[in-house]
Amino acid sequence: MGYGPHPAVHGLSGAVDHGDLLAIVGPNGSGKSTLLKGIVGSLTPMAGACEHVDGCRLAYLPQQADIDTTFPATVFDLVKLGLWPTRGLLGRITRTDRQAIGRALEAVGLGGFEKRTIDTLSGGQLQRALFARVLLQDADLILLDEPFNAIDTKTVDDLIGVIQRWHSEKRSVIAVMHDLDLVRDHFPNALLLSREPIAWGPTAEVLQAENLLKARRFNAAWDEDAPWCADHKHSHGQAA
Ligand SMILES: Nc1ncnc2c1ncn2[C@@H]1O[C@H](COP(=O)(O)OP(=O)(O)OP(=O)(O)O)[C@@H](O)[C@H]1O
Repeated sequence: MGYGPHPAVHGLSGAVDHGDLLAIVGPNGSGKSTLLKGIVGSLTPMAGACEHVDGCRLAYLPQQADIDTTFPATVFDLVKLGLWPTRGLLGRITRTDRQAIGRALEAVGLGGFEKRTIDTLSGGQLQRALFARVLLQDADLILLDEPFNAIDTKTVDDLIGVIQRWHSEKRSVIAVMHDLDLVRDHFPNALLLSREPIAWGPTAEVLQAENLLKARRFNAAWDEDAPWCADHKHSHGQAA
């Protein structure tokens, strides 16, 4: 996957198991967001393919920088968007829907915030509201891009709780993460990326010092004009 003629992620082959809780880690610019966009389908692979099992419902939380908070919407409007896969954008909101939105906001600690406009929220409150939207989506596969960027410890703890709930419900969760301690503590599996996969598997094995060093070296040595890599160096599980 890449942009224009430049590959940003290549040589990656593997499958994410149903119910997996997977962290994608790697240096800045190593292709983590690009990979998520490829899985979501907003970026078409330049070669190869990314496939989901039939009927897989997907929810995607992009980096906060991708969200326009100047849009004049309330927290209720923002969270309500989580219903669009089932209701459509113009669908009428029922009383049950309102209750579901209220419950989702309670679950992320934002009970009573329905009427607040999103431009008045702090970064952590906005992230909580976005998690509430994902809760409503009732997705099988949840993709989170740096969900804890610039978020305080209390909010991180609460939102990790939401992720654990999804995991216990056997939903698959893939999150781009920078805090390796959080990954070690809460994610059973990790994929270490540096434009190509360095390691993919149980977190303790993937995050060994040797792999982390390799990822840093790989990324630093990257040449923007390098050609595509012909061989697939790493494969994980069965190709999906
Ligand atoms: N829209 C784009 N057009 C051109 N190049 C892009 C675009 N988006 C990303 N890139 C390039 O693709 C490479 C991978 O970027 P990506 O955002 O996937 O990295 P990342 O691992 O998520 O980084 P970070 O940790 O900094 O968020 C980088 O070299 C980046 O400059």
